[in-house]
Amino acid sequence: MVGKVAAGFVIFRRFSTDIEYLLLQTSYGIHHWTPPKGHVDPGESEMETALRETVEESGLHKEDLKIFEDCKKVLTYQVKGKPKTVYYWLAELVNQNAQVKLSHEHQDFKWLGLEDACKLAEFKEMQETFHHCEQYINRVIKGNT
Ligand SMILES: Nc1ncnc2c1ncn2[C@@H]1O[C@H](COP(=O)(O)OP(=O)(O)OP(=O)(O)OP(=O)(O)OC[C@H]2O[C@@H](n3cnc4c(N)ncnc43)[C@H](O)[C@@H]2O)[C@@H](O)[C@H]1O
Repeated sequence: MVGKVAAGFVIFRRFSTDIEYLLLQTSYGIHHWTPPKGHVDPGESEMETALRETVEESGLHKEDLKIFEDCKKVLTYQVKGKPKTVYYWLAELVNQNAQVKLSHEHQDFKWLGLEDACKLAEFKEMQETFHHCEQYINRVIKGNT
């Protein structure tokens, strides 16, 4: 893999019949919004990174989530002229009592429906990822419940 690699989770919660996605706003740079994710450390698998970064950035633990490993998206984009690859898996917040706790890397968070999440996420590949997840939720998860 060339360039930087990062990994994280597109986390959603069910709010009545609605689906809401978690977005975090960075406290640095252009203050952009993304799901929890971060750089893969040496020797780590992408899944290990996704779990570690999610704990660090959102305070949500593996036990709070149900991970859908077969709903995975790989994003590629350029950062300062260098390629970056980001792996996202879909995960549902299943512990209704879990609270989001931000680290110093983020200054705000929001739970948003698909349309508003896409507006805040702003980047085309991230928007496509939310749509991919929404389709999976409607087809596979809601289809089974
Ligand atoms: N400008 C800055 N000033 C100070 N400290 C900084 C900094 N940037 C990073 N850091 C430091 O780096 C650490 C981050 O480490 P990690 O937490 O490990 O890594 P990351 O989530 O991948 O961080 P980053 O914000 O850099 O990545 P993203 O791809 O979203 O974003 C990277 C760029 O790609 C753009 N981008 C994000 N998603 C995109 C997409 N889907 N398509 C195209 N561009 C996208 C973003 O706008 C952004 O410009 C922080 O602790 C912070 O201290």
